[in-house]
This record gives sequence, structure tokens and C-alpha cells, in this order.
Amino acid sequence: MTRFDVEPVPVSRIRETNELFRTALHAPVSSDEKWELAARSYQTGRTWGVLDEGEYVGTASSFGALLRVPGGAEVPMAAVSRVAVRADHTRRGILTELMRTQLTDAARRGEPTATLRASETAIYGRFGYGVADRSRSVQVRADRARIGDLGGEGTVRLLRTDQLATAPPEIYAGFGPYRTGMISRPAEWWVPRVEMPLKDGRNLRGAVHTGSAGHRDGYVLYEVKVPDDAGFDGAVLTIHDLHAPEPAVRRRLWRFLLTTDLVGTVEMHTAPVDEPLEWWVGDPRAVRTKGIEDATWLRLTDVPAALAARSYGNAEPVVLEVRDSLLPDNSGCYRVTAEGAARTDADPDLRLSSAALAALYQGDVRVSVLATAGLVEVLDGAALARADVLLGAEETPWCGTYF
Ligand SMILES: CC(=O)SCCNC(=O)CCNC(=O)[C@H](O)C(C)(C)COP(=O)(O)OP(=O)(O)OC[C@H]1O[C@@H](n2cnc3c(N)ncnc32)[C@H](O)[C@@H]1OP(=O)(O)O
Repeated sequence: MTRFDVEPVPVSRIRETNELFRTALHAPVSSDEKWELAARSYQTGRTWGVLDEGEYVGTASSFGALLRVPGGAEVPMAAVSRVAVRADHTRRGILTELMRTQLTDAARRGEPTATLRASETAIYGRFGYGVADRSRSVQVRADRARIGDLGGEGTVRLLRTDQLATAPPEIYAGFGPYRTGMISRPAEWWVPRVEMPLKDGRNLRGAVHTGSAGHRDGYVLYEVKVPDDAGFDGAVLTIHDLHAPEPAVRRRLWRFLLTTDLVGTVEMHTAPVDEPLEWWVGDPRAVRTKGIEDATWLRLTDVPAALAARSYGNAEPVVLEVRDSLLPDNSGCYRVTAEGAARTDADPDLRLSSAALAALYQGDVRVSVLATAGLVEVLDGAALARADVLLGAEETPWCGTYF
């Protein structure tokens, strides 16, 4: 028995935990009208709470989704969000108990992975989360960017406001996760991304790309603001969501945005690190990278299941010893081969924490880099090069979904 017990939050009290979360993030609490919509962004039975004298003082929520892992398999995942401890109850271990309960529950539900976006980088490593992909914040000057038309068929068409809540979700669901690190998006995810901003009177816009066969193969959701001190041509267009499995379609959508009249700058805060913008626009100085930041924090809740789900590169096997203090069932040795990975009694070649394993899982960073950083203990030096090949991935992971 811990001092603070973690319990499922009944539907009738979810709003209290939402208020707790918004207060912890210094955001205004939702009005009755806004809550009507916000309530629809929760999946039932996935919010945990800690009570003190009948009031919620800690909470963590999640929604269920699928994560595409190296090799293309889609693995069940708990998408963790709305984590908060009330300011008068912090640093007493409440989050630690919430994390233990939530991650154990995810493994029990058959979700071998959990991911989140961290408000602060200091919080989640101790709970076995590692940075599994990154995204780029980028600004492109419309007057200097020249994305040529490469030819080919396809049209970009603006969406009417009443189509914004339906067309992008349909198109995204049609693709499914098409790249390592991407996730499926349940209906609950879309509510705060489209319906709530529109209700708030925000200037949300959207456009869809249709290919030659009449198939909708890309879309973008964006918002345009004209800063007070800017002229008519100084508008800043911010891309909130841009998806198209084909790079040529992504390029066309960027071209459409950069040639929209009166737009001075197009920016995106969650672009893939490998989006070849500098090459597309001709003048590489038209593109300014403002930062490359941690995006997905991944936790393997069921290490044997997660390791079995992904594919591996072609090299001789290595044995990894994983140490997991929060979920000790995961601790032990795993033999990783080109054909797959499973538990073994063999002696380890490399030893690492569950957080380091999570950082390596999607292939965003090489094992040898983490060894240099002291996060992988090398017991057999020859194993390091093999582990780089085995755990490496063919493409740079990118989630492209913020929550
Ligand atoms: C996915 C998301 O929702 S991200 C949003 C997360 N929420 C926020 O940022 C809202 C504001 N912050 C909070 O609500 C709280 O401070 C939380 C949730 C971050 C932490 O909750 P707490 O109950 O204080 O954490 P807890 O007491 O379990 O801390 C465990 C350990 O982590 C450390 N820790 C916790 N939060 C932080 C932090 N923000 N920075 C540095 N260390 C931290 C504690 O010092 C403690 O270390 P110790 O084991 O060495 O003593």
C-alpha cells in the first residue's frame, strides 16, 4: 500500500482531472461550452487519478493507438498525455506511482509500447522513456523559395471550413502509419486539433492534394496570422499537420503554401528532420532551421513483445542485457538476430537500461553513439558494430502527430 493510491477516474469526474492538468500547465480551465467538446477527446477507462481528501491531486491519461515500428508492423501503444500533479503535492512520489500503474496497465492490456511528448526533458527518463525520434522546427521565406513544378498530374484544392473536421481524418486513416514512428489517430485525437480551434474562432485552413487517379493522397492543415507590425505581405502561415506518403505530393503541398498570395513566411514546428526543403526551394538560405528537438518519448512496457515486433538488420547476433527497475519483468537477456529477438540464458554482450533500449528501438540513434555517451555498457567490444547494424533502421523515424 502506497501513501497515495492510484485509481481509475470515473467518467463523471474526468473534468476535475482536466482542470488539474490545465492548471498545472498554467492554462485557463475549460468553460462549460469548451468542456462539451474537450470531453470528447478522452477515451473511456484510460485516465488514472490520485485523491487526497476527496480531491484529485495527480492524474495521467492515455489513448490507445498503433505505432509503426521498423519493418512495418503496427504495434499497440498507449499514447500518454495529460500528466499532472497538483502544485501543492509535487515531489512526494505521486507521479512515480501514476507511471508505475499506467505502464503496468498498458502491458496488461496488450500494449507493449507507450509514448508521450514531454513538457520537460528531466521528467521521463527515470521511468524508462527514451527519445525515439526528433522533429525540426523550420521557417521558409516565401520570397526566396522557388519550388519548381516537376510536372506530373495532381491538383491542390482548398477545403471549405465545414470539411476540415472530416476530410483530413478520412485521408489520414486511408494512409495508415506509412513511416517508422508514425501512429494511428483515433477520433478523440482530432477533436482538439480541428473542432476546438474552430470553435475558438481560430483561422484554421486546409487543402487536399488529389492525384491523377482521383485519389486523395495528401493534405495540409494550417493557420495564417498577420503580425501587427507586418504589411499585407508579411503573413505567417503555420503548418499544423501535413501528411502525404509520397514525397512528390509533400513537395507540391509546400509549393502551394509558399506561393499563396500575401504569405511572407511558411513555418512548421514538427517537420521531419529529413524533409529535403533546402533542396526543393533552390536557395538553401530561404530555409532557416530554428531547432531540432526531441519529439516521441518511447517506453517499452513489454520488452519481449516489443523486441519481437520489429525487424533487424543483417549481422551476427548480439545479446543485450536489459535492466528495468520500474517494470522488473522486463529485466533479463535478449538475443537479437537478423531474424528476430527473444529471451536467452546466454551471457550478455551489451548492458543497458530500459530507457536506452527505448531510444534505440526505432533506429533514430546508433548503439555505438549511446555507448560513447556511457548509456550502453560494452562487455564485448566486437558486439558494438554488430548491434549498430542489427538495431539500425532503413528510414529515419518520424511520428508527425503531437498529443
Ligand atoms: C505527457 C505529458 O502530459 S507532459 C506534462 C507533464 N506535466 C507538467 O509538466 C505539469 C507540471 N508538473 C507537474 O505536474 C509535476 O511536477 C510532474 C508531473 C512533472 C512531476 O510530479 P511529481 O509527483 O512531483 O513527481 P515525483 O514526486 O514522482 O518525482 C519523481 C522524481 O522525479 C523528479 N522530478 C519530477 N518532476 C521533475 C521535474 N519537472 N524536473 C526535474 N525533476 C523532476 C523528482 O525530483 C523525483 O526525483 P527523485 O526520485 O530523485 O526524488
